[in-house]
Parts: sequence; C-alpha cells; structure tokens
Amino acid sequence: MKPVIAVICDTTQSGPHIYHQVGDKYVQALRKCSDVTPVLVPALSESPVAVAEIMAFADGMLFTGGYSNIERHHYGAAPAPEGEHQDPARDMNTLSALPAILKAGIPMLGICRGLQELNVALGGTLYPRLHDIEGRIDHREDKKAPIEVQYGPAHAVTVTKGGLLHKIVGDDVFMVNTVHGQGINKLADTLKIEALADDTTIEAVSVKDAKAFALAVQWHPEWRAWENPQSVKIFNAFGDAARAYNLSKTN
Ligand SMILES: N[C@@H](CCC(=O)NCCCC(=O)O)C(=O)O
Repeated sequence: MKPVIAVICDTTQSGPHIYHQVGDKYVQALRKCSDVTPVLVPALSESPVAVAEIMAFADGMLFTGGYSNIERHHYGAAPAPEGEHQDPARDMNTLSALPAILKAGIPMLGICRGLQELNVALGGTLYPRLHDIEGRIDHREDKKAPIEVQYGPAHAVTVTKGGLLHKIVGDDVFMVNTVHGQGINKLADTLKIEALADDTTIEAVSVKDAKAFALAVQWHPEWRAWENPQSVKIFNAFGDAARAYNLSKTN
C-alpha cells in the first residue's frame, strides 16, 4: 500500500454553492514524484474534520498554495482591505493542524500559502504586500502571461549550506518560479531559513528539531514537478518520509 498524504482543501463559491478543492498540479506531483495516495480533506467551518481524525489515517500532510490570503488577524495585523480574497475555513483547518502534526511527528510539506501558514501557525508574521517593502522585488506572477510563463523560472534562490533543503537538492543556487504577493516578515522562532532570494525574501524554511520531515517553500515545485530536478528531489524526499512514517506505525 502507498502511504497516504492528507491535503486540506481550499473553499470556493460557485454560484450559490460552496465547493472544496485542491489544484490538480499538487496531486499530480504527489502521485508522480512522491508515489503516494493523496486524500483531500474538506475545509469545513462547521464540524471540521478533527486533526485527530486526519492523524488516524495520514502518513503526511501537504499544505498547498492558494490564491487566497491568510486572514491578517492570525498574525496580529490590521484587517485586509475590503474585497481581498480570503479563505477563513481553510485558515481554521490548516492553522490548527500544523502544530498538532508537528507534535505528532507526521511529515509535512508546505508550498507557498502553505509556507505562510506554517510560519503564522508557529507565531510568525507576514508582509501582506511584499512588493511594497523597500528593497524587495515584486514576487507576483504576471496574470496576463501564459500559465507556462507564470510558473516558469523567475528568480534564483540561495540554499542554506548543510540545511535540510541543501541535503535534498544538493544545489547551492537554483531558479524558482514566483506566484505570491505576501511573504514572511517575522520568522517563527522554531523555523530555520533554508533558502533566500537575492532580495532577502525567505524562500524556504524547515522546523528546528522536527520529529519528521518538515519543509516549506515559497515557490511552486509542484508545477510540472517531474520535469524539474529540484522538484523531483523534494517530492521524492517527502514521499520517502511518509513511507518511513507509515512503516513506523506498523513496527
Ligand atoms: N495568497 C498568498 C499565497 C500565494 C499562493 O499560494 N499562490 C498560489 C496560487 C495558486 C496555486 O498555484 O495553487 C500570496 O499571495 O502570497
């Protein structure tokens, strides 16, 4: 049996109805590069799927990217301007799951919004508009560009030597895509920087003294992951960590 990776959904409204969704590229990357079984968990705001229920079956969790922003009260910032795309139900589910799975030693991988959720869940803060910060480049995608350009290589990241990401990918510097308007401001005390952009934006973190694999990246390695050498290694390592966790449950 393949290990099972739980993925908490985004919520979205279509007409009169609320739907729960996960991007295809995330589950494709899990299947093709981690060799695991993805299981989507609805982000229910009423009678949510308890973290204990997830931990009963999950060998790992993937915290995906998402166009919505984390509600700013979660990190002590003033409310967002009217109309900002938010997803309170997703926030409630992911921000409660993260500390619990880290305590339980369940492997996790965060991507983009998932990195931001990890930082906020552990007490860090975000820049709500990274592009307004002196010295930072604009890390947002050009929404008018073709999707291959939006998720194509955009800037370099410099990897922390000897860190978890460095051990996984083996490269000191590599190109990544960039599809985010927010970024880490105050890094949570329990997180370690694993990669930086040239403008000092934190691009990857790991959890200090984690019981299991606990890595999050600001870029999108899931995008055509099987075509990207660093992405293959990241998803392979995540799948291996889930397999190890699954075996530990039976031994
Ligand atoms: N909204 C946050 C996080 C950005 C993010 O996760 N983008 C991904 C977009 C859709 C996808 O590829 O899943 C921010 O703007 O910083």
